[in-house]
Amino acid sequence: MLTQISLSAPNLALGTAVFLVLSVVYYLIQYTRHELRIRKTGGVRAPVLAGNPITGTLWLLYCARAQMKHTLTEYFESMFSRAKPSHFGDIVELQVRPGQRYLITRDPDHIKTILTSKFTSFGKGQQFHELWRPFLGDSIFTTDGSLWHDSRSLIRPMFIKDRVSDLHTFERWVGQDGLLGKIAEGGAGPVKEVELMDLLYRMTLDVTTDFLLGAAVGSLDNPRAEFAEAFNEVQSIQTYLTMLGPLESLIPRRRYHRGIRAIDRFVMPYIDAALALPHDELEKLENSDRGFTFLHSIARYTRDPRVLRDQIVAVLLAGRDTTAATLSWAFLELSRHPDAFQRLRREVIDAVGRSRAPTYDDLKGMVYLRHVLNETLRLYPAVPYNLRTALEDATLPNPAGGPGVGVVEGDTVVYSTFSMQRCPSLYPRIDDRGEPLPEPAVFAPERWEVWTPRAWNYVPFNGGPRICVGQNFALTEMAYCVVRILQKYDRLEYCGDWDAQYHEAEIVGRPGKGVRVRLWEEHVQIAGEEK
Ligand code: HEM
Repeated sequence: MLTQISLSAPNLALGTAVFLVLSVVYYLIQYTRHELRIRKTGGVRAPVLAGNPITGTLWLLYCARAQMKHTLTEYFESMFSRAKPSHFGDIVELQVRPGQRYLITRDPDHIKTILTSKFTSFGKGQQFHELWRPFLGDSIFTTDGSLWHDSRSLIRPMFIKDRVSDLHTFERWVGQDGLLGKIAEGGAGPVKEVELMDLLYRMTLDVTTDFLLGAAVGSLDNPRAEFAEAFNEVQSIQTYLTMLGPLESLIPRRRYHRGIRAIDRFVMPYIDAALALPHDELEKLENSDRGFTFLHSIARYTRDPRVLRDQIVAVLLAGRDTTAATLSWAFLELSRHPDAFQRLRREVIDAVGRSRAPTYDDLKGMVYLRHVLNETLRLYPAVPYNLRTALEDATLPNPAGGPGVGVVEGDTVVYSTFSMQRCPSLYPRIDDRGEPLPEPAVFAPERWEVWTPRAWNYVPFNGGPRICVGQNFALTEMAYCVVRILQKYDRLEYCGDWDAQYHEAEIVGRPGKGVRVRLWEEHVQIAGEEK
């Protein structure tokens, strides 16, 4: 009898109608409460591109599609152009439902606000922490407040100048037995053809694992190493999980968890070995010239294998792809700009000749090299899109004056340094001498001789308390690699199809079509100097 009543058509229709009405009422109440809360911040809404679950979800799906079709850059730009004219700077809003709102910005004042002046109001947030926990646990990368602060204190000592200026690890993996050796295998004669991006990713994996654990994966020799493959796969899946936000549960997790197990299989034996060392042995290692690793450094302060594992994998994630991708873009652009390549090479040869390993001071003294790396990071900041969660109600400033954009606890602020650093409105037309400056979209290291970006218009390493802890390590590693390659090769040519090339944005943005190049070994023999 009961079954008959519940399944009869009129009852079903009535039940559905009641459910829909209640849902709409519930939604309207939530919406109004959220709206009131925004007003209470003293701020207003940014231009709204989507304001309900249907359009909001559609925008998120478009975003996932753009990611798959490698058109995320265009998608991102289109959001700002649709919202114009706006008084709030470059910011738009997508609201899926109250309590699930995305503010998307490329405005320097907003980025500065979330990273510095209102640092404690914005953080990675609980949702990000949970989403990333299987991969990076409670590490520096995923936490806020005291957990983050403790991680930062644990990690920072390994990045002081004295440690970074020891270039032996770089030479081991960049020199003749490493990257240079692999490039040399790219042909029998003086012209070598190689997929440089692939080699750079393998080299930075070896450098970073060596620095962290004292033992490299050996990825230059064995590109198919289980760890390397697992690490790449887990990162890729994690990007989709992050981008899809509320729809992340749609993504299957089997390969993700399998990859994490493979990562642990590689890392844990080193951690167990470090933990087996008595404390005084660790102290002795610290004072010796060699053999003291990042793992030893943090094992002096914690004996918890899980904490060690999480910090190691987080620094590996932060340090490996970022440098490889930046170097890939640098070589791609240098192949497109032979004049810049030749000028850089002259600087390298004048400073260190054709064979001597550069010192830390040599690298820091090469001004044009610094400009090339700055220019690469301006056009291709390694972390092109980033996000913060509002940990409490706040406002983002309005560049035109007047009320700012109200942000409510739980809102996500997505910011793009990639988009900001290319934004024409942030560039003067003329340089400090009154001469025209190159267009912002053009790779021109020379601009750095006559132009200094305004504060917060150029932040590839972020800024504020969470500024990249490995910045100096990264700049030294990249400079070392560029110098070593240019000492040996005097011409560089891209072999790929320029028109097919694109910016592939996962967590880190890299050239989507790789960087297949030809490199010409120099012929000349300079008296008194080895080639
Ligand atoms: C071109 C190279 C690099 C770039 C452009 C870069 C950029 C960044 C950015 C933008 C962040 C902020 C992420 C966030 O808070 O959401 C960051 C954080 C971080 N980076 Fe780098 N990075 C680079 C290389 C490195 C290297 C080589 C290491 C270490 C070996 C490293 C270690 C870290 C760590 C540990 C953090 C987390 C800092 C914190 O949350 O307090 N990075 N990096």
